[in-house]
Amino acid sequence: MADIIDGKAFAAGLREEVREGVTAFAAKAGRAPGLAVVLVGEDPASAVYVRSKHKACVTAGMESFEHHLPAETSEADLLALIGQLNADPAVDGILVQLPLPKHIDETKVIEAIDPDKDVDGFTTASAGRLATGQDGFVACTPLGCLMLLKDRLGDLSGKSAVIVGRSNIVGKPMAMLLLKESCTVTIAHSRTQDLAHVIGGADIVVAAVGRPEMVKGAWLKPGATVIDVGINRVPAAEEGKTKLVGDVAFDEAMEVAAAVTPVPGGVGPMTIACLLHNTLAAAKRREGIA
Ligand SMILES: NC(=O)C1=CN([C@@H]2O[C@H](COP(=O)(O)OP(=O)(O)OC[C@H]3O[C@@H](n4cnc5c(N)ncnc54)[C@H](OP(=O)(O)O)[C@@H]3O)[C@@H](O)[C@H]2O)C=CC1
Ligand SMILES: Nc1nc(=O)c2c([nH]1)NC[C@@H]1CN(c3ccc(C(=O)N[C@@H](CCC(=O)O)C(=O)O)cc3)C=[N+]21
Repeated sequence: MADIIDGKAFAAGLREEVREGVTAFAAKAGRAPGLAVVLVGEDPASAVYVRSKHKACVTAGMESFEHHLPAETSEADLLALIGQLNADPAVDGILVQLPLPKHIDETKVIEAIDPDKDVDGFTTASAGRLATGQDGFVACTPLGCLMLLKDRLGDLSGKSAVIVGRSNIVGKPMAMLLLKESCTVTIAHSRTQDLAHVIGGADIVVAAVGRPEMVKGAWLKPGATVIDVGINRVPAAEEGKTKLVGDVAFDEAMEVAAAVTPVPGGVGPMTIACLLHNTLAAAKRREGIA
């Protein structure tokens, strides 16, 4: 039986560390770090995430500036708000909750964020810095996955890692991070042939697909470490209820792997803790505090 990697507990520790860092920052800077979260529209899942980000911010002693705009907000108005937040000295980090309504160009909006306030790590500048080994913000979800992997495995050098999924917000930055740690990295996606075989060679599997339980236990190399990024809401056994499952068939994986992250309670809580971590780092950088 594999170990369950307790992302929730690790995230709680990281949040406590950030809280202490916030106290030290406030003593020097005379103000708290500030995170602005922009939500456009009424997507219920997004509203839940934004609420938990707000709560986490306040608990960590940070300022949280919430901007909830109606679904029909124009791209120009959203860009104007980003401009204001870029110029606001009380705002250290800016997060625009994705997805945005269809009439708004997501790329254009993300690119408008000052890279020094890009705590999500989504701008081209941040992605480029990560890819070229320069200092910058790393996207919260892959950063959280890396922390869990290093905590579990220590040195990752020479390990073979397969990432399933190549999105700009999870798969690609995850690949860059693992490459930086000297893993031998393979990125699989919807055109990958014989995914089972590809996964079978991996010491580390990161699943970021968005398909419930698609990675089967039988595909895994015995003793592998499995990080499940997927958040999929599916019907539960009880009539009318739903539950969250990952992209990995958890019970099967537990029979083969050495360690597996659960959903919920794995990567999800790490994403929010890393957002706080990045926001504190942004505030320190802006104030010139080491
Ligand atoms: N825990 C957290 O904090 C977070 C969780 N998530 C979750 O992670 C998952 C992935 O998110 P995201 O990266 O944004 O998703 P995207 O939809 O942007 O990307 C999914 C990727 O999976 C690939 N894919 C789709 N079907 C298959 C298949 N059958 N075999 C192999 N690869 C496949 C796609 O390939 P192709 O490129 O060829 O289309 C694509 O690269 C989702 O469940 C999302 O909810 C996301 C962000 C944060
Ligand atoms: N600009 C932007 N940045 C993001 O980081 C971002 C985004 N947009 N859009 C949506 C995705 C998704 N995401 C999650 C964060 C936390 C959990 C999380 O905490 N999940 C809990 C469960 C929560 C529940 O029960 O619903 C867990 O896995 O234990 C999940 C998913 C951040 N995202």
